[in-house]
Amino acid sequence: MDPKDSRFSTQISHLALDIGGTLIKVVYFSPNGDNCEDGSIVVGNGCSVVKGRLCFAKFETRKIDDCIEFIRFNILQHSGVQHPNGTARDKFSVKATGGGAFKFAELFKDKLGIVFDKEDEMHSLVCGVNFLLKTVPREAFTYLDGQKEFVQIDHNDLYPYLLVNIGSGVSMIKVDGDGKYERISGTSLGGGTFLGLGKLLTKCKSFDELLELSHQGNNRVIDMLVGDIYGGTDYSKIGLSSTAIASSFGKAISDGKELEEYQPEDVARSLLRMISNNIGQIAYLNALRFGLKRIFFGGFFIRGLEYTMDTISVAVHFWSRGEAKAMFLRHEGFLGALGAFTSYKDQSHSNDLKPHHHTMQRAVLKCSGDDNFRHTPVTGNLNDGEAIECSISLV
Ligand SMILES: Nc1ncnc2c1ncn2[C@@H]1O[C@H](COP(=O)(O)OP(=O)(O)O)[C@@H](O)[C@H]1O
Ligand SMILES: CC(C)(COP(=O)(O)O)[C@@H](O)C(=O)NCCC(=O)O
Repeated sequence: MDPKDSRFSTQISHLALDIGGTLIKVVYFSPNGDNCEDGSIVVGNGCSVVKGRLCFAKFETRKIDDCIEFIRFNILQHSGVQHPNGTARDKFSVKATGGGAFKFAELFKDKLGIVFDKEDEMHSLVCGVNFLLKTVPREAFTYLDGQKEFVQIDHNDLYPYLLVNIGSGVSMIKVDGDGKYERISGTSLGGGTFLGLGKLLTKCKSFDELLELSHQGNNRVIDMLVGDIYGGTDYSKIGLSSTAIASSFGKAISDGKELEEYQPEDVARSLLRMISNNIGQIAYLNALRFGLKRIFFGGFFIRGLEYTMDTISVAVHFWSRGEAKAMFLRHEGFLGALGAFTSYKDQSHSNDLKPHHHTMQRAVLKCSGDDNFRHTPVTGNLNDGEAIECSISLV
């Protein structure tokens, strides 16, 4: 994203960052200009409702300066926040989560004069998913055999579930309620592994390029199938069809070929399949440990990609014999940032807050109605620049 894209120049009052190993996710509330002067409507008892949009953006962590410029140019400038000794700076509290909330706290302080209000990463992920499932219609869906189906969320029968967040690494969290969760497992073979190995093996330069390659590839060129080992037949006694992958990248042993002799497309496809399959299987095993039937997958590794979702779904379906269900989330990559954002509401009524500094007060986030997606097509996943219509109650 161009940090100086003026489309985003608007008065921002709430901002949350999730600074991960690979990507920085930004969620901010942009009040509509058509309310009263400060964007808020007073509704009685000193409570005001501010209508606006939740906006999303992401940056590569290695290009953190772009993110800093984005915040400086599009957010601070338009929020009356000055650096370094500006009087309006305390109006602006920035929620931050992910490892980078610790790693880059000084950098943000030095360059922008803003201090992070840190939120725990796992806690934020759980808050983000619960917020989405309870508030945003058509958020969760299944994807199997090319069919996408939105899942109706029953608020009284939401827990327990397993959250699998596929970022650079993978965290698996058993969620039992609001704020009730336990990180039960994880694996270091995640999105970072896919991108890192992909870059080394295919010489591609970006995640999008790697995905594009994988679209065109055929994993069977490199993966050793059950049929390759069993002379073209199934191993039906243990339930393995001849087309099942017996060994990811296994053909490279017997092919006698150098890396350059494989098509990068096929390598990318095998890699994507290997990582997705492995995560699906580990997720299922952890769901089994705790008797969980519902597994929600998030994190930017998924990127709404059909092949990835299909592979994960098939793995969960296959291993659980149809008992467990893999579900995906439209705001997959923004779970932590959204969770940190919703933590504004956890702040207690502070008696010592100065009048009018409403951005520091208790904020209750509501998404308005059933048709609250302004730009997002219901079949697609979230892209930069798309927004959720919502309102914030400040009490
Ligand atoms: N534009 C992108 N650039 C780099 N990686 C991306 C991109 N889009 C998706 N990804 C994938 O998403 C992963 C990061 O997911 P994310 O949930 O943001 O995790 P983290 O918090 O660790 O950065 C990357 O490792 C990569 O596999
Ligand atoms: C350390 C992390 C929580 C950081 O989160 P991320 O930036 O990858 O989203 C994650 O990478 C992780 O859970 N890694 C797996 C470590 C393990 O359980 O083996």
